[in-house]
Amino acid sequence: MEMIRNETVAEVALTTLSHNDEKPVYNATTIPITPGTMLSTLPSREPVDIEFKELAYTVSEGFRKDRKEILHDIFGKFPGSQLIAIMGPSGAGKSTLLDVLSGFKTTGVEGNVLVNGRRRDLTAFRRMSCYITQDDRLQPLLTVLENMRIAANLKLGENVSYEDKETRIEDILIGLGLYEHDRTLARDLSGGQKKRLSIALEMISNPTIMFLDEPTTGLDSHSCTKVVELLKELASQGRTVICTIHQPSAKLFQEFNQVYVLASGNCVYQGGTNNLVPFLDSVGLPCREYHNPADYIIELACEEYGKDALNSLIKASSNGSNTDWFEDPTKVLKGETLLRAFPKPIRSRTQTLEDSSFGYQLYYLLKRGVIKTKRDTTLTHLRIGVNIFLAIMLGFLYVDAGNEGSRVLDNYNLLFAILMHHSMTTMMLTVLTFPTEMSILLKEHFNRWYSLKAYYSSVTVLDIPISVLCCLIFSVLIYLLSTQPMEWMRFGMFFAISLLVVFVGQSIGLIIGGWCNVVNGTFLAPILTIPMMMFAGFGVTLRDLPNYLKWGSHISYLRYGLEGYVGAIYGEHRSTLACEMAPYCHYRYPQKFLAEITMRGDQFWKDVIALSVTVLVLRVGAYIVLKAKINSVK
Ligand SMILES: Nc1ncnc2c1ncn2[C@@H]1O[C@H](COP(=O)(O)OP(=O)(O)OP(=O)(O)O)[C@@H](O)[C@H]1O
Repeated sequence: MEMIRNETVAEVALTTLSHNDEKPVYNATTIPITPGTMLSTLPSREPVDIEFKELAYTVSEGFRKDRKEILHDIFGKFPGSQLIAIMGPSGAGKSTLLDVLSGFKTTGVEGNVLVNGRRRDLTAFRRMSCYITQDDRLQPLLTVLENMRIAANLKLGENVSYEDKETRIEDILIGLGLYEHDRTLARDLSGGQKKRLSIALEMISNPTIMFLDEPTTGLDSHSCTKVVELLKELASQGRTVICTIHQPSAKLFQEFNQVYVLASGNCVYQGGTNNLVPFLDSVGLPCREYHNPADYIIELACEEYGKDALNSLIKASSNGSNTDWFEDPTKVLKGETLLRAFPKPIRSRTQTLEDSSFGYQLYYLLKRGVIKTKRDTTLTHLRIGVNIFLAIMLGFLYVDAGNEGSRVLDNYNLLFAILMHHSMTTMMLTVLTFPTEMSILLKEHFNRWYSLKAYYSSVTVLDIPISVLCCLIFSVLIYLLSTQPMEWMRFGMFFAISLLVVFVGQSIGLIIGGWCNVVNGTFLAPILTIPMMMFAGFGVTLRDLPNYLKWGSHISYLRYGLEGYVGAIYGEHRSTLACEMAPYCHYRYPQKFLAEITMRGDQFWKDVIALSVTVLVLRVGAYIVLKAKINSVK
């Protein structure tokens, strides 16, 4: 491996970084750095020992249904500096155990998780650990280096200098074999490279404990070996690396120090990988020569050799409390020894999980957002293109409709079509794209990159320029092509209503996209718009709405939008319309038309206020939904 730094640089970086590393409450000590060591700028960690006792996890299977127990009072011990595999057949509870141990899931958990012999303090634990999900939730439109820089700024905060961040990034990229690909967009990386980038992003904060959900899934055997070798190296530097894994090959299996095998939420083996065969011999279930022991234990866990064989494994491992089969059982520290060996961690002064301030987080989230917006062909380029295309199409269809007395009804239809376009285009775009963002948000927020407040503020701010631009292009084109009244004031009113409706549509999209998946969201968004259309006063006038449905018109943002448009085009004492295309113009006098559709035409400010309040309420609602979503996965 190419090493381009010398000891001095590494030590300088170390001094500054160890200052930042005061935050994790478990003391991080440093070891001498020798040039040539992988990730030499990362201060080494004191190994952390994780133990769990009588760990049970239950979920509710829905309204009025019983609770289902997924983990059944299991025990286990994961010593520091070890690469540990959690194995088991599909549905055995591997991911669940990983989620519970990492603190990703906290509801429905019973039992104790101990860190160096002490009960786990979840806030402190999250500061020293990271969780790498099975699907690589990366920012696809950012290059490897951009991804790393944003992560470094968000995770290390303002107290670490630019030079130190760059040194750390370079060191990690070299160590993980990504240095040559630093200018490649994350979406163009191979599966193995994406996995390494996911690991690299979390390595920036130098976690002591790493949880990885199936890091080898979807990779070829060469990439699998590379990733596992990398994890082993990270473990050998003092980290506790715990990952779930499906059936590893015999060669890959040997790379792990320790293995924890689950079967239907029970532990069937815990110990060194080399001790698995002797363990199976001791239970009277010997593994045949040339048979991969990793395959054999999974077969046993799947009950391929009968229920009795499985029960005897659970009994022999005492559901995980038997530590006799560890690589060196004499080195397994008991609770009291651990308590004495590791002094009580210093309590952190702050309760926030993130290492950078709100302003700093917002700045870098905006920076990332700007890069994404510039490169995004759907959210930006396509959105602008659709607005131009639709404006031209509608403009030619309704040419002269704004000025001509005989086409007042056509123009009214056009105004409603514009309203639906502004509302639905932004809403559907958000519904379709936000679920992907949501999965990245869940990962990054859990790994302490930023607070939800900073994220939400960035989403809100970032959408304003592009919404204004699209709305302005559309409004100018349609206004001119359909020959609406050439008065700045009327155009300003028309544009203001359009923009507010765009913001309403986007806010509804955020609520639906934040809570639902793409399929449910695509179904729900148009369905929820139908009542709004019913109450808009378009098909049935507001006067003709039955009394028991009148309330609907007060909550319909489309009603305020339509009323605002009609006010802008036909209200404010508009003069008599031209009548050149027909011998008789029924609506030559705008007042007559307003009376017929039961709109006064002087309600513009009321409509603006109603739409602004709607945007505000929906924005607060979207924030609450995102917060609830984050809490619901716990
Ligand atoms: N919210 C839930 N409601 C009901 N059952 C659940 C829920 N979450 C998990 N389960 C069940 O818990 C069991 C363990 O799930 P888990 O995802 O942990 O398995 P796994 O061993 O990781 O499987 P795989 O290797 O296929 O990913 C499965 O039977 C699953 O159906």
